[in-house]
Amino acid sequence: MEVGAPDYLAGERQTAEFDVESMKVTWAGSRHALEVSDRMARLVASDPVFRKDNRVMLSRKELFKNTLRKAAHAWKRIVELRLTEEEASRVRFFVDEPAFTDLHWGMFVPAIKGQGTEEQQQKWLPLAYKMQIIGCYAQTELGHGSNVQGLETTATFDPKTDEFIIHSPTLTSSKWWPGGLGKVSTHAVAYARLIVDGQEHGVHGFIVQLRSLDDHMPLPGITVGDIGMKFGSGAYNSMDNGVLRFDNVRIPRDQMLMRVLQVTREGKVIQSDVPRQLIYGTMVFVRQTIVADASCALSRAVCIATRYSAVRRQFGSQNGGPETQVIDYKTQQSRLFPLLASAYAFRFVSEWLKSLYTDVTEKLQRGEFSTLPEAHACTAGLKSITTSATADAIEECRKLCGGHGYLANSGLPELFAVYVPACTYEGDNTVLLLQVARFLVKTVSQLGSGKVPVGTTAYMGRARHLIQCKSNVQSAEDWLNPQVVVEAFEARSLRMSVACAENLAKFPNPEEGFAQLAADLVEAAAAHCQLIVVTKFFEKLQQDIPGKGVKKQLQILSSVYALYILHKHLGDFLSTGSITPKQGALANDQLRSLYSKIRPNAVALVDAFNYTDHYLSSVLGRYDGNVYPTLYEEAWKDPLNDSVVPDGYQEYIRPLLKQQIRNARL
Ligand SMILES: CCCCCCCC/C=C\CCCCCCC/C=C/C(=O)SCCNC(=O)CCNC(=O)[C@H](O)C(C)(C)COP(=O)(O)OP(=O)(O)OC[C@H]1O[C@@H](n2cnc3c(N)ncnc32)[C@H](O)[C@@H]1OP(=O)(O)O
Ligand SMILES: Cc1cc2nc3c(=O)[nH]c(=O)nc-3n(C[C@H](O)[C@H](O)[C@H](O)COP(=O)(O)OP(=O)(O)OC[C@H]3O[C@@H](n4cnc5c(N)ncnc54)[C@H](O)[C@@H]3O)c2cc1C
Repeated sequence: MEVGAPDYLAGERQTAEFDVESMKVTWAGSRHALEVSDRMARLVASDPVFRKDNRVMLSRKELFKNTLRKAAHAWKRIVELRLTEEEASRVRFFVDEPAFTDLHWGMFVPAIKGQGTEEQQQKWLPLAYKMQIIGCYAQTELGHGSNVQGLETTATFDPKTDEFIIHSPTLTSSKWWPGGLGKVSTHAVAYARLIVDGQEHGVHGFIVQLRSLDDHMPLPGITVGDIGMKFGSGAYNSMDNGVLRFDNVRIPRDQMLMRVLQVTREGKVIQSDVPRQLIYGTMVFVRQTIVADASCALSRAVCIATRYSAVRRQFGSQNGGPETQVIDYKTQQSRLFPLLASAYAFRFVSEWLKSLYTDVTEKLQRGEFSTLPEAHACTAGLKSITTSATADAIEECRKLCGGHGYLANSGLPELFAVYVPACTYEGDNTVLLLQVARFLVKTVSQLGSGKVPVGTTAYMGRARHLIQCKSNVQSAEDWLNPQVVVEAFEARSLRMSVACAENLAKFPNPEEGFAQLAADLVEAAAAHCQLIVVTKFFEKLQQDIPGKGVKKQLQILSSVYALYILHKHLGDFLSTGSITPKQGALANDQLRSLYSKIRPNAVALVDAFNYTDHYLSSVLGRYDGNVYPTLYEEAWKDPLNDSVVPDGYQEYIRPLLKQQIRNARL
């Protein structure tokens, strides 16, 4: 905010009962992370190349070119200022525009790191790190996305020339969707069925050069282009999601990523001791980052809706006094505050997931693979529930802002359009929950065998207790006890998984059973993932959290998150007998009282996200709350208002009016 400018939300900030600066540190993860984030936010906001207020007005071509300009400029600044990886990734975050660089750094590089041999990494990574080659992740095809084993592109080994022949045998085998592919990437990690000596060996990744490094023209045998406009006007259209066909394209044998499986010069296929699933490792990495992204997108929407709800007034004027701030309506609070709590919940679960991922990656380096299934289940499940909740929440925030939320300059339509594909990419959310369900059913089926469940399924080891325990909640206050809440969530989750396992056992063919019970399995998986989020929020509170009143606020938010989920899924809790209807009603009583505790802190709680006005790009979410004059000014900047009489008047409006006059005279 400019020095000396009026702060229309000052009153809201004064009622805060905690130290906002300390909360900023907790949200950012550390003082260092906050400092880096703050510095990079300002760097981006002060650079005119990174302006974004005109984004929705640009044509696709202009938007795309502008994105190329921003990406090139960002890279120039990263190199000039010798930014660290952490700083560079914050620059990307604040530039706030999907671009080919996301796939280059986020998937192409990790694919080579995770699936390439040491030699392959040494050859390709330095080129990629300097952006002397630009890569994408070309897995999905026109005919298959979720079913990776169903991909049709082939990679046939030719022992005569020591090459693989990459080929698209059908229309449906055309690569379709990869970001960065359409117009920019020079290389791809392309996934194809490996065929050696007429035998198939599953899907593997191959580094394929697509375009000339001299003139950017597609290489012989490559047909490549953009797949067309996507949802929304600006949004994800800054990305060149592409189509790609291979016509018998030859690549050297050593361009197959060979950490999992090797093909020798003689055409021998050697399986290493690394599990096949590591071929899916890049997706695990990205799913984990997507959970952190969910907390960012959600907190951004909530920040806009909260500030605006404090500015906006409707009804309730007494004796000519001001009307009621809409944030004071209990309905507004019951729609908004759970989303605020969810933003914090997703933030902390993403921190935990990152540490789980780092731990598993270190173990994989040492040849320990036992924790891979859990890492897969956690990343898939949390990616699924956090992105679905966030997409719904952004739309709810738009509605919470009434009519003005529908204006592009509220920032919410664009945020929704750019965010919502997260429910589909990196694995459709339902498909991913079915993966979690497989893991849970497997865990349940092994309970009798003496195998002790660990990690996020450790609670299943107490199945005997959880299957019959009764919640001892007697008052609304009891619901503030984390142990009580966790036990109710554990009982619900375990009972849902056990019920699925019991029903599955009734089918002679387990796969048929899995297909028939899929809807129940998805619900059981979601219940397990919600338990993880609740538990990790409570565990966060066991840590030392400095700053006046900060822990107290987080305690309130953790209870709101848990009781909101309980209220929303009350049917599950009741049908599994995890709680009684009376206890469900007490949880709701507690929730209402918690909303009143959040109310004086609401604006300060969103200030703690430390978002600049540039990043928020929302008139409604401005830090200073100066909404109405800005909305008014912005309206006049619309190109339609460049002229008082619109273009088209002479051709289309005037004749109409004249015709009416003539008709009236008749
Ligand atoms: C300097 C500048 C800095 C700038 C920094 C910028 C940084 C940016 C960083 C990040 C940004 C990233 C941006 C991302 C943008 C998104 C773009 C989108 C990309 C994509 O969408 S890529 C394509 C994604 N596709 C999918 O997700 C497909 C989903 N399908 C699958 O995953 C699988 O096919 C499947 C799991 C659904 C089924 O597979 P399959 O048939 O083989 O498996 P099953 O028979 O069911 O299971 C077999 C067995 O394997 C286990 N399994 C499955 N998956 C995994 C896994 N991933 N890991 C480990 N194990 C796995 C499964 O549980 C089974 O186990 P069991 O046999 O039961 O034990
Ligand atoms: C913006 C965007 C960017 C992308 N970027 C990339 C990229 O960079 N690289 C890349 O390779 N891919 C990319 N993709 C593709 C993406 O990964 C896939 O679209 C995604 O994995 C979903 O697969 P699908 O399209 O085949 O959906 P489908 O599987 O066809 O889903 C259609 C419907 O069928 C349901 N369904 C499918 N299978 C099952 C099942 N077994 N049981 C129950 N229901 C089922 C789904 O729930 C869904 O409702 C991108 C997609 C988008 C939208």
